[in-house]
Amino acid sequence: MGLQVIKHPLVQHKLGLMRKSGISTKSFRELSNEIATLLTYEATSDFLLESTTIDGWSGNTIEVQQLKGKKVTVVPILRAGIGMLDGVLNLIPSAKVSVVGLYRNEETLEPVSYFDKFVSALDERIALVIDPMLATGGSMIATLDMLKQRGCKDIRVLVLVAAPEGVEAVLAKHPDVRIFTAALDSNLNDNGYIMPGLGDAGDKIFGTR
Ligand SMILES: O=P(O)(O)OC[C@H]1O[C@H](OP(=O)(O)OP(=O)(O)O)[C@H](O)[C@@H]1O
Ligand SMILES: O=c1cc[nH]c(=O)[nH]1
Ligand SMILES: [Mg+2]
Repeated sequence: MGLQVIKHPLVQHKLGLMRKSGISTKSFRELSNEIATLLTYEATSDFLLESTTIDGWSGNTIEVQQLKGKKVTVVPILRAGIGMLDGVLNLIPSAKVSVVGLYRNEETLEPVSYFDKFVSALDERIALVIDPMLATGGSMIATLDMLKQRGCKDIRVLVLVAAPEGVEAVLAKHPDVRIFTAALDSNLNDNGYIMPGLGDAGDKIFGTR
């Protein structure tokens, strides 16, 4: 279904702040969650509504809208995806959370799986996969494979920064998935890092290294 770069001024401003050298762990975490909230707003804009009647404040019965049908699972890719989780749950507080543990082998750039725990009835849920960085796309493709093997049919990907190489790889393997990103950056460097990118997002969120 393709790529959507969210050009909203607040998103672009906050992402610009994240790119600054020497940013504190506190600021990086806060901005990561704030952008995640704004990406969630965009990625849920086609959620269906239905009418229902309630007793209004004046004693009259009134018609209001409520979300219809499918439930949501948020899927953070460990570790760095955790840095977006609160931001998504701010808008969808009742969402169930499925966790995928992957790290990228820094030599081969291949994803290595070390944990997963999925909620039930994935075939009935919309999945919002969150990870700040979409670089080669290997980690995201592995996650999408796992979700589809478990029956998930409506999957949306939320990332802060994507590389063209990663977007192309994900959409080649999973053309039905929608990717929402705050930025489509220039390229990957020789070490597989996104340029200009954010550096190592997991390290910045967890304060490691
Ligand atoms: O598109 P790819 O080439 O697969 O790279 C992107 C992955 O790399 C980073 O995770 P990392 O392996 O650094 O793990 P971490 O979150 O534990 O730091 C990032 O958070 C993505 O999951
Ligand atoms: O640029 C990149 C690529 C992979 N992982 C990161 O954290 N940053
Ligand atoms: Mg990392």
